[in-house]
Amino acid sequence: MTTMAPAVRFTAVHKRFGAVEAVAGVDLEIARGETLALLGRNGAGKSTTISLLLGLDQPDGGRVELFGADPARAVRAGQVGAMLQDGHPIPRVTVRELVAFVAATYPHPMATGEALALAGIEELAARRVDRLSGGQAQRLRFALAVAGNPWLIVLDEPTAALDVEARRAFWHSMRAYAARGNTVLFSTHYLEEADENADRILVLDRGRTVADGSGEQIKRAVGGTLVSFDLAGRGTEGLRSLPGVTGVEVRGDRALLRTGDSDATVVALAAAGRVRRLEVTPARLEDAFLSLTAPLAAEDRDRTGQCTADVTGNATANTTANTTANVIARGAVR
Ligand SMILES: Nc1ncnc2c1ncn2[C@@H]1O[C@H](COP(=O)(O)OP(=O)(O)OP(=O)(O)O)[C@@H](O)[C@H]1O
Repeated sequence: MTTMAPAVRFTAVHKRFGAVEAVAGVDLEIARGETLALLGRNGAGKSTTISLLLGLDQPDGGRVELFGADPARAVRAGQVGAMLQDGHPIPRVTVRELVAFVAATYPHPMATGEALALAGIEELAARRVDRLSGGQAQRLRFALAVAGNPWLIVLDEPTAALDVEARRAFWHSMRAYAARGNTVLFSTHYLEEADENADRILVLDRGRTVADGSGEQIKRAVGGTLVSFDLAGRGTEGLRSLPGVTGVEVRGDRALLRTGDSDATVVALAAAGRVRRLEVTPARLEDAFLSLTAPLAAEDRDRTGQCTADVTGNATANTTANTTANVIARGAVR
């Protein structure tokens, strides 16, 4: 039944461009009222996922539904608003005129003043759209995305090229819109923004979901804590097999252990007499993200021989399936 359907449902969705599998079997459900961040490196498949979601592109396999129906139907019904990377507002009209014009194309639009207020650009209403700064133009795009009073807005890298102040203002507007019970999907490269502004983060890597959960869950799943101590001239032998440890790195004379069970790791280190200047710190989301999407380190590639070449000619390793299995096994995937 349409009224009970989730805002977004992807079922085994595939999209290929020649040799590139841009979206490689994505399953995804976004509940109504949820704010989801789509996080990934360049080329991870974020924009393709958004195009499929909006019905701008058709999947080669699988099914995409918005509010239980075909995306084109949801878009026609004004249930979806979008802010895409390459939107250029037409020049010579004022901000108010453009928002009013776009709103009038929807069946149940917002009042123009309300859209301007939500985007925080009421004082710019009489300004010509080609006289706006980058940050102001981005907020106008936001006003246009919400002008039709949609249930879902989709924002493709909305804060790219904005300074800190403009970003803060933008997220304030987005949260005000979400607080009305609406659904938001945004893509970003900015990990801290995903953590701060989304209820849930989906990490994409080479078209696949490698993690799906809250910022906290993702940090926990990839070894939520860093334990560091002075090596004091001793080597790293045996550290990798200590309880909880998922990664070992050496910086100068310090060892950094990524661990999913810091208590057990610290007890084992104490038993081995390796506690000089020992520190325990939570992993940052950035660390979690990198460990989910980073290519294998050179030593691992040499050992496994799994190195392949991607379309840009960079050396990458096919670790995605293993990483996904690890995250699922540790309970971060919903
Ligand atoms: N129209 C197209 N024709 C050919 N290849 C494409 C096309 N669109 C996307 N791709 C390829 O599909 C892959 C995923 O691209 P996509 O734009 O979805 O990634 P993204 O995560 O949005 O990247 P970015 O952060 O750089 O915007 C990339 O390898 C890209 O080169």
